[in-house]
Amino acid sequence: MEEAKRVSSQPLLKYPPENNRRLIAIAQVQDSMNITIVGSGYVGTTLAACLADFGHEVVAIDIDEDPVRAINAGEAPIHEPGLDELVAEHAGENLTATKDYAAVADAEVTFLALPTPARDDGSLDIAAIESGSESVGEALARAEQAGAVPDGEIARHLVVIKSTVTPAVPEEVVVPAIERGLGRALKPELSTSDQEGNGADDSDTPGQFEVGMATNPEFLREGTAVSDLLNPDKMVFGYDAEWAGDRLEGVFEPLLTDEVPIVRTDPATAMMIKYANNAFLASKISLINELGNVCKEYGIDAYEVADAIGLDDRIGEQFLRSGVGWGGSCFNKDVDALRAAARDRGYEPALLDAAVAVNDTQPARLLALLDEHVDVDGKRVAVLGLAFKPGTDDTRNSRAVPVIEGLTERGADVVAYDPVAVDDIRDRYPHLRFEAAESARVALSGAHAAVVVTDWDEFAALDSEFDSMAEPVVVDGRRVIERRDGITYEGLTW
Ligand SMILES: NC(=O)C1=CN([C@@H]2O[C@H](COP(=O)(O)OP(=O)(O)OC[C@H]3O[C@@H](n4cnc5c(N)ncnc54)[C@H](O)[C@@H]3O)[C@@H](O)[C@H]2O)C=CC1
Ligand SMILES: O=C(O)[C@H]1O[C@H](OP(=O)(O)OP(=O)(O)OC[C@H]2O[C@@H](n3ccc(=O)[nH]c3=O)[C@H](O)[C@@H]2O)[C@H](O)[C@@H](O)[C@@H]1O
Repeated sequence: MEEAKRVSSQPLLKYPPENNRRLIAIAQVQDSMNITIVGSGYVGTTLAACLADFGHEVVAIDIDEDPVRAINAGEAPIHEPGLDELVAEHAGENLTATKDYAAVADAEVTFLALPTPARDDGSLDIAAIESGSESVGEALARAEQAGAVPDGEIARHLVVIKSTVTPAVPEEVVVPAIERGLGRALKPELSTSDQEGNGADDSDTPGQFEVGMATNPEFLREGTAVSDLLNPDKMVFGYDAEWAGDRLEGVFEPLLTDEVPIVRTDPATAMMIKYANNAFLASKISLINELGNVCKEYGIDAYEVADAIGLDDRIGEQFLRSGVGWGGSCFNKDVDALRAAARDRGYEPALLDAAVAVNDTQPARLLALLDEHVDVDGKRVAVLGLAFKPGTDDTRNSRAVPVIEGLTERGADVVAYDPVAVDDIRDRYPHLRFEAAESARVALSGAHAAVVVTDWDEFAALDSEFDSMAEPVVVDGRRVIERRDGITYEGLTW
């Protein structure tokens, strides 16, 4: 019994151990390709740097000058462990950036890593993916007219959708947009053979591009983007033409070891796999949050319960950390897009609706717990953490947003501390009223309460800092602070 108790009282691993995961390519490609990557955000820059590390010649394209300038200066435009090093190593060599889509014509493969945000009704905003696809088609058409493809030949160009798009988008949006740019169908009339560069039936006919479309969803997480990309659980390739599948395998050759399963499927199914993946993970968190809420009502520690159910292989130990809920750029928008896509076809996604409802409720539950201990009206309250999760400066949909809003509604003077995310939250959510503190110690000093929103490791080390609080009430939304004498501690689900 004693032994069992010790095991189950250990906190769950926050995330899988990263220290044995590689941050550089272990192998180089045999045949280097010219690759363009449209969109230099989290996914595009990580992909660009990793593909350059595989030995490909990579050009990153973005409409925004800032990431282009950063990459060309050898700096990562976003904060991701290991990314600065990779960009610094390859920039100016086999990794360059530009605002000019003309680079597409020199490439064998173009990845679209463009944003796919949610519209107000939750459905997918396809504006960037549509205009990016059209720009790719236009660039290929211009190059064709300038004689980029030798007379009588067909040059194959593969457009790969890396962005997360609902299943109908590849065929119903991307293909027509590329065709609009090209001014014709993806496959030219001339193409009579399956052999690239060999499809000519008339050597006087101007050469043309044959454009293929594939999907290759990305499963990386922010904060561990490089290591996730280089250590995938699976690769999903969605394509129709065999040559497209072969080319995708050529791009990712160093990753395709015996340990990495490859799912080869059609473009729509590949994207459904991506949505199902995110919907499952988000719902798993909501389920453990709901179970945690019930645990709390009975004075039971939800983490002890989670540790135990995680021992069942069918459940698995990951994504069972209950608390203030999920944030980030993708779970919200992807679950919303899937709900909207389901409704679009007449299906009511009751379970996905419930997952979102539980997630929306957790910040209010945290504040209700706080209300039980202190009336914060006119009092200083410390918010520890602004990023949607540790290891990133991204505050998109961070649970800090509803928490700060709720505190402000209660009349509290909010003092927030985050090691990296203050600028991001100020830019994205200018309506939030809070004073930024330079350290957790400063935020806690004189505070009548503290709430924990992000599980930064440094918060676990806080100790004497709590002594300077006016009233040492701590409501922990992430199970990161240890209970200790001298503070009134409330865990959200424990
Ligand atoms: N962020 C993440 O962790 C993950 C994101 N995804 C998906 O990948 C896609 C990209 O996401 P992020 O990299 O997070 O986006 P992001 O917002 O970080 O970056 C997108 C980039 O595209 C650029 N852009 C916008 N319109 C453009 C255009 N017409 N031409 C060229 N560049 C243009 C923007 O300036 C920006 O630099 C989304 O569909 C997302 O759902 C998938 C897996 C993980
Ligand atoms: O499509 C995407 O963009 C990505 O979305 C998530 O990645 P990400 O949002 O970067 O971060 P996660 O580590 O999944 O965390 C998401 C949120 O869930 C919360 N979370 C996570 C795990 C957990 O047990 N409990 C919990 O509340 C985190 O605090 C965070 O707010 C997925 O994990 C990736 O596989 C996917 O590629």
